[in-house]
Amino acid sequence: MTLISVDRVSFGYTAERRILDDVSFAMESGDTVGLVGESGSGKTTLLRLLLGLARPDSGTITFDGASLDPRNAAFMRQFRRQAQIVFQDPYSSLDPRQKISSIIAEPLRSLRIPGDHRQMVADALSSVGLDADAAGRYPHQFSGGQRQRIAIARAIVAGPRLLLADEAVSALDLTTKIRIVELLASLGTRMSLLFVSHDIGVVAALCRRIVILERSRIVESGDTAEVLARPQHPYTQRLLASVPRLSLKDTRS
Ligand SMILES: Nc1ncnc2c1ncn2[C@@H]1O[C@H](COP(=O)(O)OP(=O)(O)OP(=O)(O)O)[C@@H](O)[C@H]1O
Repeated sequence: MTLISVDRVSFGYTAERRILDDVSFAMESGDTVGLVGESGSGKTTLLRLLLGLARPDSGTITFDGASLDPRNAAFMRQFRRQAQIVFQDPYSSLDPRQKISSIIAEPLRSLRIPGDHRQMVADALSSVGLDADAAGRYPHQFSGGQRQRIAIARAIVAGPRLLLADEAVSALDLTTKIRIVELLASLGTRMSLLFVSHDIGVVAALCRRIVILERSRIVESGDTAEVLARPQHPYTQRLLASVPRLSLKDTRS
């Protein structure tokens, strides 16, 4: 079943410059999709549109068959529960004044989700591999990798169907990066994952499908293994030639 459908979407922050130009792709339920492109190609902008934080100038985005319209408050309330995001920098994305329990429970409060929030936070912590006693501590007491686990716990606590990750492992050292990629891979069995990265190696390790964005346009997409084995577009070929691959199998041993 199609979860997200992006159909001929164009967008610019100003009238003079298009940041996304006639972009189309679809994501099935349960899919792991890597959106790859160089800095400035429009990846974060596309995520902003997918979250309903901005509206396309033309084209449509649908979620679960319904048009994603930021002006439709009732739809957006439902949608926010179903789609959550993890950002790049685990240092700036967590409020240093709040305990971890409060940080992780934030979506439960803001989306007014009923139930035992304490238990939901404990479940989310367990899902990301952190001890329950982390709930009573503050962000500065954790490493970068642990902070990213906390950010992921916050993103999954409300049980989203779609997890968006914007360069979510780029700021981490290699060993930590591999652990977080493994965590995302395990979560990818429970929810759909759209993983935005300039790092084709990480996408190769994590994502079943890949979408390549070059300067506002999608130039290639398909099964990750196939695209990487036989890249058709010169941009994909250049990207592949310049980036070392990260293999989970090689690095686990
Ligand atoms: N709020 C904004 N107003 C005007 N221009 C913007 C705004 N945000 C981004 N841009 C421009 O849009 C283009 C695409 O930016 P975007 O952040 O989507 O790229 P990206 O592929 O995510 O890059 P990176 O990998 O560096 O994060 C860039 O040229 C950027 O300068």
